[in-house]
Amino acid sequence: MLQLHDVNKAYASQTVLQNLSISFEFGQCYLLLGENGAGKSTLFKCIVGDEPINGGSITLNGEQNVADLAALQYQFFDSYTFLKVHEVISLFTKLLDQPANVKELYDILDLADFEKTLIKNCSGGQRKALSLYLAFLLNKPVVLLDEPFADLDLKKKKQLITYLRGEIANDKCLIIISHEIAGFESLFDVVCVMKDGHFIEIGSSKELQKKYVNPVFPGLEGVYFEITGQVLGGAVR
Ligand SMILES: Nc1ncnc2c1ncn2[C@@H]1O[C@H](COP(=O)(O)OP(=O)(O)OP(=O)(O)O)[C@@H](O)[C@H]1O
Repeated sequence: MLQLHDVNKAYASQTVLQNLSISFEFGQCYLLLGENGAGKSTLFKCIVGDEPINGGSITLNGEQNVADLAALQYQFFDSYTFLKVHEVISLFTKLLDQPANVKELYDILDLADFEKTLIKNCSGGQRKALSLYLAFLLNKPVVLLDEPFADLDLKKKKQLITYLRGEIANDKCLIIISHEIAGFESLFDVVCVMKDGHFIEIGSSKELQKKYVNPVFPGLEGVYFEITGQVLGGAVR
């Protein structure tokens, strides 16, 4: 279990995460929702150790070495700009002790079609595909995906959902930030809603859809708007 207890994070004088506590289980997929600037990406960076926390604790099965056991797919991939896609993949594969067998994902994401392209010349969707591939190549039990569906074409989105379901069935813990949720609802076991650096609601998709009974929009989008109170008289505030 990945456990966050009273986590605090500030950038200079700006507090971004406030006394944030939550447990993430293996074999489950979590959807992290919240408005722009709520602190979602910062939370991911703290989990993988890219950003130090200012208080609280982050542990995996009671141990502190979470950064070694979690992989993060960044929202925007802009590293290794003067390498080609296949060179970045070779580099990662050589550096890893036990890279995962991710041939299926390679095919789903059509990486062969642009493997000779320099990263700097890759489209947004191609960069997203590469960053997703690398996140799973790392072979970690916890995988954090920051807007995995944005920029991908419809075929890749559909096939990626099937792939992610397989990873959850293999007992991975997936935590996904996505502003795109319509059509993906069945993937998410638990929904966590953040506001101003802390959780204002956490519950299973089913529980929340029973609890919030006056959605203005269908599915989890309606639940989200009801939780955040951003809908007034049927219109988004
Ligand atoms: N490296 C940084 N230095 C200073 N402030 C930062 C840094 N990274 C993020 N912030 C600030 O922290 C706050 C939370 O940012 P974060 O990227 O975590 O939000 P988010 O919920 O992921 O937003 P979005 O949905 O827009 O991606 C924002 O106000 C942002 O400006």
